[in-house]
Amino acid sequence: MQSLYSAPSFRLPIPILRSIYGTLPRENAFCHQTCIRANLQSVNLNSGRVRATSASADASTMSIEMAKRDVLVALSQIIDPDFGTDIVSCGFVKDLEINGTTGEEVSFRLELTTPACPIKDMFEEKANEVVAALPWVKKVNVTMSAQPAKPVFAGELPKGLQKISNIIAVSSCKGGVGKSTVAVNLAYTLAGMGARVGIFDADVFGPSLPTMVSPENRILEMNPETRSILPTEYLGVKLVSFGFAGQGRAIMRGPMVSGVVNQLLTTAEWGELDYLVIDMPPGTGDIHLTLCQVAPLTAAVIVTTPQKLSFIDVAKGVRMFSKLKVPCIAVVENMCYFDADGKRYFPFGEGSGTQVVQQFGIPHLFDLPIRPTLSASGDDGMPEVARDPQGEVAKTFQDLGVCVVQQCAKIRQQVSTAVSYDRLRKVIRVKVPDSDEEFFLHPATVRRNDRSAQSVDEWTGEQKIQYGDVPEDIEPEEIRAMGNYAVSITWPDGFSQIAPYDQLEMIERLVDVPLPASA
Ligand SMILES: Nc1ncnc2c1ncn2[C@@H]1O[C@H](COP(=O)(O)OP(=O)(O)OP(=O)(O)O)[C@@H](O)[C@H]1O
Repeated sequence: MQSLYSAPSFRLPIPILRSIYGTLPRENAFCHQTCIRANLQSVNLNSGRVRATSASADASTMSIEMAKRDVLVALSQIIDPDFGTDIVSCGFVKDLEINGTTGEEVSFRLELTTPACPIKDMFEEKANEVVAALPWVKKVNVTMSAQPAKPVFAGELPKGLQKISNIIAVSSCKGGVGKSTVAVNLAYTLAGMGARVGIFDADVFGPSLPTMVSPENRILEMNPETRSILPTEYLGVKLVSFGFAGQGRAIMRGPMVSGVVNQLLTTAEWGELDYLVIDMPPGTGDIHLTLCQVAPLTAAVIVTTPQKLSFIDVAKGVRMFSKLKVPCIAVVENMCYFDADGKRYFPFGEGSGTQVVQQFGIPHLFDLPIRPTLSASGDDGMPEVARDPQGEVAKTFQDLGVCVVQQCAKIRQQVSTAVSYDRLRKVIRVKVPDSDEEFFLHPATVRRNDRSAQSVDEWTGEQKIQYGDVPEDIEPEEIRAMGNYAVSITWPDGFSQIAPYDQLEMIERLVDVPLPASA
């Protein structure tokens, strides 16, 4: 028979734990697991003589803490495949409570970072299963919720963008390859997965959105008090396009276009969104730079067609996003093939998408066939994925949607760990994106290199903070990611330094940083 000592302590029912702790002196009511085991053994040995007295308030609190610990241990068996970490470490478990007359009912909430999480049902099912498997548990109440990640450094963003968690650019370098078709269907797929979604049509010369969707209200309204634009809506997705501004197509010069796009995007009252999909205009011009500067793009999806010429253009687009530090997460190769007479035809050749994926290391490739229904649904204002949610095209978009959700979550996590403070070595550790390389910076040097108005006179360039003003042993209190391009470092004096990655790369590095002898 297995001894109590070797039995995992978290397998004990709450009532037993209560009676045990009720008999133990207070200082023995440890909560560390190994200590609990030792206590259980001694109780077991003495079980003939130990009689449960009425449980003290402290002991019963402790039992509840123990029970919670059991539950957390059980839940930590569930791994989030995207983060490679268990759901307890990810911080998903909230409001854990032990109820019921004898403490056999467990309630908790799993709070995910996106309502569109493709595996939320699996999480719910597994959580129920592992907690119900605890021998003392009679009832499990799991509720699911989502608390989308707050946009990093929301306060620095234009007001209209402050509550948007992820911004996805759908881009192509050539016109007419199906970029708007992909942007619109991707947006409605994400909405179908439970996310709050908006579409921004950034093409003022040839806006496609008004043709591809049919909202009742086809003119954007202005909130007279806040002077902000109210997006129109169709099937639950918020929409802003110059085509809904009552102006038709624009005849404008470059700088005017950037201004209009900037204003439309940032003054729209988007409200809380999980994903804003931006249908970029074709090419790699000024407008792209404006958009990337104004909006912290989380990721880009590139749309192309199989021709060789498209490949050359796509390469330009990938390079542009790479310079702007926006990760390209997927390539959609549109109009790949069509099926007729039981055969598959590839009218534009094959392999261009695969080449993009291989050459630029973009991890995901999605093929879309030529489909008359896709064209027809684009023309009559009902996205194909909404019209035929079970169809083949919708399945491909579902895969793309899952990819976007997972990659965005990963990107946010990577960004937040790209720059961190190593307390043991007392150095700022910077990981170089897309490589295993990392380097170390001396915190005081980072602080001394601040280029903000607090440290350097904007007009004269004169240094306001002197070398000696920064203590040699200064340590950052917090480092947080700011979009994809910078981190915000909070120092003990309350100063918040914004350090772009480019700037960090230029700062003198520490070499041969040893670990302290005690570590
Ligand atoms: N896979 C497809 N099968 C059939 N028709 C398609 C497919 N993809 C796109 N189309 C059609 O091709 C036309 C161009 O598509 P779309 O407007 O999405 O391209 P675009 O790249 O956004 O163009 P622009 O650069 O003009 O904005 C549309 O009529 C659309 O319905």
